[in-house]
Amino acid sequence: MSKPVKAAVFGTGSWGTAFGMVLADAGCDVVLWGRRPEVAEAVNSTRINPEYLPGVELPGNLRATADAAEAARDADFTVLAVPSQTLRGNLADWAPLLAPGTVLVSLMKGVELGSAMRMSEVIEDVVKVGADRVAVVTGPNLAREIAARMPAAAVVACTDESVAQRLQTACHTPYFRPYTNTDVVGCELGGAVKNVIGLAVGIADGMGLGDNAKGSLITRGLAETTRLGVALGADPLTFSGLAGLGDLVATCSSPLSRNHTFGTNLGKGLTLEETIAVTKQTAEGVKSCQSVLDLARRYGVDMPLTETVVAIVHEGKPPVVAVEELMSRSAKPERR
Ligand SMILES: NC(=O)c1ccc[n+]([C@@H]2O[C@H](COP(=O)([O-])OP(=O)(O)OC[C@H]3O[C@@H](n4cnc5c(N)ncnc54)[C@H](O)[C@@H]3O)[C@@H](O)[C@H]2O)c1
Ligand SMILES: O=P(O)(O)OC[C@H](O)CO
Repeated sequence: MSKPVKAAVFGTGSWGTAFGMVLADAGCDVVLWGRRPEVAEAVNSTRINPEYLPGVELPGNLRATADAAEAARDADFTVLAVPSQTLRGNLADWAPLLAPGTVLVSLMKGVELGSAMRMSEVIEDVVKVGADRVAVVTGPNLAREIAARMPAAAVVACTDESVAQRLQTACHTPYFRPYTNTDVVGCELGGAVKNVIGLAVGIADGMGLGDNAKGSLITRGLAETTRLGVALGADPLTFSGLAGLGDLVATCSSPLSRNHTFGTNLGKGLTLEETIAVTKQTAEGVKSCQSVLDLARRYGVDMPLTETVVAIVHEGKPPVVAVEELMSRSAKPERR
């Protein structure tokens, strides 16, 4: 009998823990790494991650540790699930510990501030590996629904399709259906920009602007995501797939989305400080809206919704003024 696939998951937050559960349910031996020993201890002794997934019983072939070397040892897949803005620093510590030949898998949906690099680019830069050793998991995957084993599809992307296929097999369960894709650029941008549009839709929902506004924001948000993607060499069809439209619809419809909820609180009139204070988990769009806009400016791409989110979140523009300005932009054809 062949040995079970071994996966190390770095990050015991909501998605790291839930995706660890998916891998374990698919038959992998899973070790979760968390920076706080008490979280690892709680997972091992109670089979529950009380802070991030209370009430979810984790499978017996998943254990946790606060020792990064122990987690990384012999891992076929090294899965990264920390906030996008801390990845570079975290990975610098972990790089010397990684198993030779391991495939690095990004679960993150952000763009690095300053460098405007996608997460797979940060991984290649820090670990000094080629694109064929880096994969991305993305799509409409709200962690709490996956943890409840509710059905969802996802995308596993790698420039090397055979690597994507190995990962697909390693995480395919009766409730989690991964599709492969070789358009890593498009898949990552879909995930990062949907968080920004999720903020915009949340703001509109908080202001009570209705479902026409929501449909309009989702569609125009997808249009600007696609424009950016095409400028960066992505396949435009990726954005009508799970990593684009699929994730955008889930995020913009769900109260489980941290980005959508963050925006809703701002739209209801909470200040940025008050909204940050009530947000317990990572809402990537809050920082990535700035790096996505930087990327758009570098490539000369017009992203009015992203620009508006940056103005509301980081420059204190009142949402009412932002709506007036968006609606009075010069008239243009839908496609150009
Ligand atoms: N939660 C979801 O539904 C979901 C689904 C798909 C993708 N994602 C993406 O996955 C990534 C992780 O999100 P999450 O939901 O697990 O976030 P989370 O806030 O639930 O957990 C983040 C984890 O990172 C740890 N962490 C925070 N700062 C750290 C640091 N400086 N060094 C090391 N660890 C640190 C936290 O302790 C926690 O364990 C994000 O990019 C997010 O966009 C989340
Ligand atoms: O909670 P959010 O807003 O980070 O969204 C979670 C996932 O990305 C949805 O696919």
